[in-house]
Amino acid sequence: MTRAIDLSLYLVTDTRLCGRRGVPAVVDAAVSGGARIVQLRDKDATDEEFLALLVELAAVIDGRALLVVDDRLDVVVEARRRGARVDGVHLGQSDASVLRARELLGPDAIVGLTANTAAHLEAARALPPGTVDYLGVGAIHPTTTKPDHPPVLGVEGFAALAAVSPLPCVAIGGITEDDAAPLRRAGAAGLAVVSALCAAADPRAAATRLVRAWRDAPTPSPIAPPPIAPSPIVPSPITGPPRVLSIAGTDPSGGAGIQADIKSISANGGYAMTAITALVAQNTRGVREIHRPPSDFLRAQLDAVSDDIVVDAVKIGMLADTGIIRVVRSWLEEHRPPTIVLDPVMVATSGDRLLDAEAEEALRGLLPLVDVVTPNLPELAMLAQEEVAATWDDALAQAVRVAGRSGTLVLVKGGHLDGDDAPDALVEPGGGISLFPGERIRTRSTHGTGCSLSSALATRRARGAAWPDAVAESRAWLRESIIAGSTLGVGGGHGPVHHFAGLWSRGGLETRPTADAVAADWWDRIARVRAGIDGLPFIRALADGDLPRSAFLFYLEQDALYLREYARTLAEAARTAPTSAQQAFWAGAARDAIAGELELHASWLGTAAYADSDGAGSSGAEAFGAEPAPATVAYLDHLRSAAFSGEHGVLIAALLPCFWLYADLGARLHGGAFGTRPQDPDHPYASWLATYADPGFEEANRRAIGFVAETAAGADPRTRERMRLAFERSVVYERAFFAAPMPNPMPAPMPDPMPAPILVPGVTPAGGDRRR
Ligand SMILES: Nc1ncnc2c1ncn2[C@@H]1O[C@H](COP(=O)(O)OP(=O)(O)OP(=O)(O)O)[C@@H](O)[C@H]1O
Ligand SMILES: Cc1ncc(CO)c(N)n1
Ligand SMILES: [Mg+2]
Repeated sequence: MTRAIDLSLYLVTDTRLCGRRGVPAVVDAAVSGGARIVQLRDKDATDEEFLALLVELAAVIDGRALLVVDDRLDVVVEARRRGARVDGVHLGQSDASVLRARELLGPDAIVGLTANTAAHLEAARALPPGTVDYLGVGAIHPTTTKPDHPPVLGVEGFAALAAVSPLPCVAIGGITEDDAAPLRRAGAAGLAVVSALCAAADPRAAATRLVRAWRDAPTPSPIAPPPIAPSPIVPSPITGPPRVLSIAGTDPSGGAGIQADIKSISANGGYAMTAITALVAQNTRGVREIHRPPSDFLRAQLDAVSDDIVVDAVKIGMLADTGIIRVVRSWLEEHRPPTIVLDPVMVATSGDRLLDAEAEEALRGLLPLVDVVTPNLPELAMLAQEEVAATWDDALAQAVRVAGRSGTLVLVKGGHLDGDDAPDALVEPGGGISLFPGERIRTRSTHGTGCSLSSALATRRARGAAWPDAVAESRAWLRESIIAGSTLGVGGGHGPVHHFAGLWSRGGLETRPTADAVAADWWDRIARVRAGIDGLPFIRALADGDLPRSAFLFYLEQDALYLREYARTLAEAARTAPTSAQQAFWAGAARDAIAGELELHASWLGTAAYADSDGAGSSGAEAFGAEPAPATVAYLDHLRSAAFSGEHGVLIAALLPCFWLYADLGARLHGGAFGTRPQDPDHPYASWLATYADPGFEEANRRAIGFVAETAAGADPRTRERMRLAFERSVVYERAFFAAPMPNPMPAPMPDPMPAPILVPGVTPAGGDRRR
């Protein structure tokens, strides 16, 4: 069994240096600032004085840090007998035997041992496993707090010992912030300090600086020799999950603001806490109202948290106004949490303002206080006091200026860019840039992405990751959450991301979307293609009634050719249908396609084109010898390959657009949505248009959508994805089919055989024609 003891910042008390403030006050402040383990050391106190001080310290620390005692094993036993929480003992080479300490205190206690030489290490190695938890190794520098300190090792001497140590080594002896990086690189499990905290004017701030220096330091290089014996404890930068505080506004619909932060922090391995700056009445469609409680009340919330709990990281979101920014600023200055991420929220995804224009200046003033700021492009422009960057390169240059001026890392977010990429970049004050490229995910589930990213980042960082790693980890998690967002079926606007997508799928908790959600999602995703169809010259002219007869006949010939094969694939869908009801439906549709539609075409093709030439108007589809056009061939090939896939779901998904797009278009054409009156008896194509507006066809469409959406909803995610792609590909072929009779002067490129999986952020569904 391994036990994680957080040795990162180890305070050893010195009663004289603490002075009149008293040891408990200094310990309290240092622990609030991030000290994780405290050793009470006082060589001069009597046992009674020592015991009283120990009991008081245990109460002051109250479980926020570990507490061990230098040397006096009996006092530990006595304090524990009196109910004080004392975690263990630290013994020197000449103190009571560590074996005896382990025996007296039990397997869960912490037993530390001083070891300053290779011989000490050898002796430690000879102990039974589990006797000692860590070694205190020094002196790093000469120090006055221990007059009889051992020879000075320096960082190099320490590194040499740590490399062969069987146990985690805490470095001690005159250590300051500047030693954090070299010692961490040298393999230290933590920094043990005396005067750097006990003699500090502000022990809390000093502790925060030490923690920050430790966390910012690179971890030892992987080529360092591995420990010779497996260590009984895992040194980790912190024990337990980081305690992450979000200071932000609310979103009752649960996808952004505080609510997103809680989910995001939890999903990324942190303990989430919140202080609310504003209550926002909003949902996935927009912001309705903002209520700002008095800023004193924000202060009260912040104090309630920090008076009781060590705050390992802070994420700051919506700040609403100058009064709120002022409160946050003074609280940050007093507490200096070791990790601070600022999401400079100005506007919601919906476009609504969340920050007073006058407060922008105050927000810029926070930059030097935080570690990272995470602007999107408009927010970056506000921070830079420049125009919004037009290109990604301009944005990077702007970020370099902001980072340079403020001394803060800038994570620029490319979520608002046009095009197929959604890159982010981490820009350092010195101008260094880490790029995080990423393909844009085609989805409308982007409500709260910024909130979620910044919370994840604060949490990942507080768990010990270097900043670029924390960004990469947060983005990987966010992308998975964005992709799964549409399965939640939340809201009709920009839906939330699925913060627990990974967790649920690993835990078998994944829920299936409802059939309605699938249908709504698929319909949304084809919005751009639908708008394209509406704008085609063929559709426009058809609506207006001035479609050249030749174009209409071309279309009907192709449609006749198409329908014959479409009927065959419908029959295949009937053959593979899982229920009799579905079998009957698809078989009926196959019959209708052949009988009903071809009859209509026969009459058109017969009376118009062929009646003039050979007078054989009634012979119908058999009579014409049209060749399939490329768009027809491509569409039919797709349907046949869907039929051959052997997956019923994929086949019916491919068949659906021919129902859905026609029913939608038919109803709108017939209803005059294109500004014409096709019911007008003079409209040349009135009877043809009426077919697709037929209530029977609308009912068939409804049932087809229902069967496909239910099949997709019940399928596993991969099958559902294949179904969606088959559906979308058919939609693209529908457009090509409608485009073929009247090619644009600029010929439209043939559709990609496999349209790239989606991606039209910000596309609004055409009109009010959403089906569900
Ligand atoms: N469609 C998308 N595909 C992939 N990643 C995206 C997409 N939209 C946003 N992101 C990512 O989400 C994160 C947030 O970026 P965005 O630019 O949307 O921030 P924001 O505007 O602050 O968000 P919010 O509207 O929630 O405040 C970034 O990592 C960005 O790359
Ligand atoms: C409270 C809040 N913060 C941030 C955002 C950004 O999306 C939002 N919509 N609401
Ligand atoms: Mg944002």
